[in-house]
Amino acid sequence: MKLRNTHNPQALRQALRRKRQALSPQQQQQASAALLEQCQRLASFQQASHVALYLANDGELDPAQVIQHCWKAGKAVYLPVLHPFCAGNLLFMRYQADSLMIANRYGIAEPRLECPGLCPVGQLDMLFTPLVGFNQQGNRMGMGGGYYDRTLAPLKRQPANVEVVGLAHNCQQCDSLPVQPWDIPMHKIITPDKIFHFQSQ
Ligand SMILES: Nc1nc2c(c(=O)[nH]1)N(C=O)[C@@H](CNc1ccc(C(=O)N[C@@H](CCC(=O)O)C(=O)O)cc1)CN2
Ligand SMILES: Nc1ncnc2c1ncn2[C@@H]1O[C@H](COP(=O)(O)OP(=O)(O)OP(=O)(O)O)[C@@H](O)[C@H]1O
Repeated sequence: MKLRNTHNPQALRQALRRKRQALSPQQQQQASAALLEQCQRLASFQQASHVALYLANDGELDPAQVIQHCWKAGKAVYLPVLHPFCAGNLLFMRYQADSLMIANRYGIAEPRLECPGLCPVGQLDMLFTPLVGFNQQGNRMGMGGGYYDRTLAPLKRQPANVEVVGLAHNCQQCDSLPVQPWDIPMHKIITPDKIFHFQSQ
């Protein structure tokens, strides 16, 4: 069922979050496996060597199997880390099986910050973002912190070769998403069932 007439962005965010939180562990597991299959169909993913992902939280589509695949394929995996000085921004820190992890203010595990493991956004080949909702035009609604929008804003002025891909459950598609001027549209959105292609990078 698609959500309609939810004009209040906070109410829409809550409704979309509840939908993904309601998925059973078995549905999450199936979605996670289907996500890996979809990613493997993309030439840009096969060719990528520096890939940013995330650790699933709040019912998000779980990229754990994609992370495992990347490690086996010798790709460097990065996770978002809340910027220690630049409020509202993210850094991308190398993530390995033995990385020392620390919970951030939202309780999401992050690799401990160390200069050598940092990768500037422009040097990533692919950046997969979590999202709460998306529309047919490639706009995303996130958790409401503006972290990805702020961090990706420089790409508007100074385009880089990073492909920005939103990951979502099928039930997170929403026609009536409010689009803000600062929103950064996705190049692609991948759900367990489908890859949406919006723009090449
Ligand atoms: N898995 C994952 N990692 C991520 C993000 C994300 O959306 N998902 N982020 C994407 O930006 C950044 C963190 N942003 C977040 C923003 C809000 C909440 C959150 O749970 N908010 C609570 C209020 C918590 C509080 O203020 O104490 C809520 O809205 O219920 C979580 C992450 C970086 N890492
Ligand atoms: N490029 C930017 N510069 C300054 N402020 C920004 C920028 N992008 C977003 N913001 C601010 O961040 C706040 C949250 O934005 P929004 O609701 O679009 O976040 P979101 O995309 O849902 O969250 P996230 O990106 O963390 O998943 C807004 O109040 C907005 O003013």
